Amino acid sequence: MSVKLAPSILSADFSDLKSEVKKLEKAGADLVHIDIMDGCFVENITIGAQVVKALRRHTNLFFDVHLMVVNPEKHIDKFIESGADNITVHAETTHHLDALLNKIKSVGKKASVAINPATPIYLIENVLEIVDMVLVMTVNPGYGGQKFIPYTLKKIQNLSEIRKREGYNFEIEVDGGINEKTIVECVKAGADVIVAGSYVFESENIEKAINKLKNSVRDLR
Ligand SMILES: O=C(CO)[C@@H](O)[C@H](O)COP(=O)(O)O
Ligand SMILES: [Fe+2]
Repeated sequence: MSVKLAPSILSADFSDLKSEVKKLEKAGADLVHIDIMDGCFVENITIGAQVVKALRRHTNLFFDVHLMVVNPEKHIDKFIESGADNITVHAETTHHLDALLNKIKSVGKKASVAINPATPIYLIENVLEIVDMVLVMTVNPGYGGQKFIPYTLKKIQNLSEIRKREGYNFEIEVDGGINEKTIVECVKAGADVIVAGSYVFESENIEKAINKLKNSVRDLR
């Protein structure tokens, strides 16, 4: 299976998200990555479920919603109703990871777990058999345009080995500091879904940027 590219709208023009999402659809994005930040788990504040719901009316693109909020159980119903296709919750934000993931799955959505760079894999070991995706943060969450943290590659490799050994089906997603060099290292380590924000939206041409990233890993799969 080829690598999937998920541009993050964190680096898009927030005054015109509708057009930005439509541009991504035309440019061949596989998913659109939507960062939800609460100013508490991370410093930044972005958008809520209402904006996701409003965007849903304008595209059929797969909505990959990355929740960076404390107590995600308080907000989960709203995000389920928003039209998200996948909902990712951070292991660091809830005491009830299993219950939350199962709730998301029970309504037919994809359910995924994210871990910060310094969070060890063993913390999510028990949910690996139920998740659709594991999001390995390759920067500290909160902002776009940060530098890739190299030690996270080892975590991607370890997850990939566990997946093979145990016969699990989850995809491995990476998020933060992706460019045409770091994408190669991540895919070689085992990543399947690549989030890229500033690389895509700060380029002169979104379509060319997406193709450049995809082409740089084409022969690796
Ligand atoms: O979740 C986050 C940041 O917390 C990301 O999804 C960013 O949007 C990635 O941005 P770049 O590092 O690709 O610019
Ligand atoms: Fe993200």
